[in-house]
Amino acid sequence: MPDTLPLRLDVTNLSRSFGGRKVVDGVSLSVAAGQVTCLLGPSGCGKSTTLRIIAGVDRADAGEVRLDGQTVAGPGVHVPPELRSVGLMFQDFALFPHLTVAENVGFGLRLDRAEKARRVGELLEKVDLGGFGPKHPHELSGGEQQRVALARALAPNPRVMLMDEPFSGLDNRLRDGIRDRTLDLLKEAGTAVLLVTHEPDEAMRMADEIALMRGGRIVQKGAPYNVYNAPVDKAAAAFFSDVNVVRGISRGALTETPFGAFLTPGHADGAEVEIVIRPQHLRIDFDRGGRGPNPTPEDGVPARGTVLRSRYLGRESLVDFAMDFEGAKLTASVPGVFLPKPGTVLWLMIRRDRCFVFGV
Ligand SMILES: Nc1ncnc2c1ncn2[C@@H]1O[C@H](COP(=O)(O)OP(=O)(O)OP(=O)(O)O)[C@@H](O)[C@H]1O
Repeated sequence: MPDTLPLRLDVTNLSRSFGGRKVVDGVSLSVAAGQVTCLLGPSGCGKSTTLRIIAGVDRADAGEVRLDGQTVAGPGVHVPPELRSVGLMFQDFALFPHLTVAENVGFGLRLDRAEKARRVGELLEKVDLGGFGPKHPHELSGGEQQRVALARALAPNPRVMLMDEPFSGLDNRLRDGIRDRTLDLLKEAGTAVLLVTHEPDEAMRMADEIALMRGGRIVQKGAPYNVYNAPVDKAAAAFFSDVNVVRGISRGALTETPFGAFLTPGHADGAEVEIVIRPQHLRIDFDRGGRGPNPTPEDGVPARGTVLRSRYLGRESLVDFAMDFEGAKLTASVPGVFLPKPGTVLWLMIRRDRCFVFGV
């Protein structure tokens, strides 16, 4: 994150327990102006509770929340939610049904009539709903309602926007377009955004920084590229895609496997390690009459497998293999259409530069 951008949201060491169970456990994060941080993790890991504490609708047992440098929650401090001037957007964004679109967007604005009408008109144009002002929410599609909610959240020009699964009520076809439009508008306004999601694709698409959460803690923070390509552990790798695992024993910083030797520095002699590889980084080659391929050193040693099942998923094909060694099962994905018949014998190689090694 560039140092020059002012920090809008700064959270240190937040903790919260319910019934003796810590659901938020020492969470720290910060978001600068114009940046999007995605709090990503499985259901129940404490994302929403973190967001609710920052919004001020719940209180932490410990820790501090600062907005634009001002402490709004901390020891002896609790600024009520309505005075925190943060924008909020939740999955059930609940527009007021009896108010028009324009009245919904202008609801919280303390401006004179003409100024309010101008601001509402400008926001509706921005979310591509110019002319929708007199309509009522029930006359709008889900996607249009979502954009009204976005305009309403943006109306007071909040410096920080907190969003909890704001796109999950939309059907897939609409979702990508609305996500991109929302991102453009928030960036344009220089808003600092903390977005909660359980969908890795959404986080990869929206985030400048991903904070991966598990069991109440942030286990990894970084740019999407780094979190995807340098996961801290097997569970972090597996949160983003299916993974294949090959086990071995590290000896002299090397682990021998049916795919050849892997460098495993930092693992004790005799320690069990897991070599973790995403399906798209397994290389498939043909049998060539039983002779197998002739791989580069980066590809390691080829291992033979028999196709169990092939599936076409649109953008890619998934091929499941039963390997000749130890009855292991591995899955490879290939771009486009590749559907070898069950029983076909092929060779697999593991790209050395794309695998992750973890202690067991
Ligand atoms: N008010 C509450 N009282 C008791 N337990 C709660 C309360 N709020 C949340 N919890 C529990 O805390 C844990 C974390 O909940 P939270 O809603 O923060 O998770 P989440 O990561 O946002 O999950 P989801 O994506 O399913 O909303 C859950 O086990 C939940 O049941």
